Amino acid sequence: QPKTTPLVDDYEISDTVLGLGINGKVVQCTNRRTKQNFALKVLLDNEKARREVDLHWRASGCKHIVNIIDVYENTYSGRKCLLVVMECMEGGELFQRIQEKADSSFTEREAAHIMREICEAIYYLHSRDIAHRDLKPENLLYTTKEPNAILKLTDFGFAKETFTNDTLQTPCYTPYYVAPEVLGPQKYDKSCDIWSLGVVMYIIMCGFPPFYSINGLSISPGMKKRIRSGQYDFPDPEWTNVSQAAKDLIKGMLNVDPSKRLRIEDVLRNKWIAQYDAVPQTPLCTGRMLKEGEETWPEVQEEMTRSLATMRVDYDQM
Ligand SMILES: O=C(Nc1cc(-c2cc3c([nH]2)[C@]2(CCCNC2)CNC3=O)ccn1)c1cccc(C(F)(F)F)c1
Repeated sequence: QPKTTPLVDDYEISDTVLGLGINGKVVQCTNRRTKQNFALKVLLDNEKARREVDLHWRASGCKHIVNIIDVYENTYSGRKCLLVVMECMEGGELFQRIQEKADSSFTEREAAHIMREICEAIYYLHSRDIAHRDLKPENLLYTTKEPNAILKLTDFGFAKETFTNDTLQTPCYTPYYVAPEVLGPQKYDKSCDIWSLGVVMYIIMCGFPPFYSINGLSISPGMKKRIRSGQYDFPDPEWTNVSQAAKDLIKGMLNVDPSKRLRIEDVLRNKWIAQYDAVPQTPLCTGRMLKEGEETWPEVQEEMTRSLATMRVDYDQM
């Protein structure tokens, strides 16, 4: 039900570019009547864009997912576009905010609260059979710069529905001769999101990623092998004081076998997440490590983007 009236009648588009998404550019815009700022994502109208907008609309009711305010279908220089008006997240990205705390100590309890917020978003999606499939640091934004800001997930450019046609899945209905692939795509897409949750939690706890290419090449052959074989550890001194509960939760989310990986219900039931306000207030070195690794952060982001792209392809073929 996108609007077909010109967006520019209702909003003034500023030339402030907020970022580039998978399917389109994000700029700031202002409502002409209320003078309120919003974010505008410009998508070329095609099947991919329609899916992104449809799934993002359905997710938009969640407190921890960037809300869609309006969608317009306009034509610019003969090209049909989908224009997505979203609430403007003015607090910037998750890891910029943690890095800005480099001086005052960022504690394990604050890390658990952040993980709880991200898990709420993923639970909202998975319980509606939607997999995000692009959960990574730059898609986690804060509403404001205030202390009580809310963390939200954005960019549904790779999101997809994870149909599990239960009727065929339940043994009593599955005729013994049906091939596994006939049972519809596995729900491994959801386990992409759980792996991402594990990587994001690992970085929140120490300020560097669990997997990285040694020789500075992004996704070196060795790195891919390390990811597939689950080769990572919790090196001292950064991890010395981190609770065993946090380490066990990360292990459960980074399990190399997607069918053995925790599901989002398991993560939300985990004590470290469920009772995050009882987690010890151990100071973490995340802010300082993010600051020290600032200039290599773009490579960390690129490596996560590549790992996700590989995983999406691998899991689609399962
Ligand atoms: O990005 C800002 N507001 C914002 C941004 C988005 C947004 C949507 C998407 C993205 N941002 C990205 C940008 C590139 C990185 N991935 C995410 C690509 N895909 C999207 O779908 C949504 C809502 N409000 C912003 C606004 C004002 C100030 C500030 C800052 F705090 F930085 F000053 C940021």
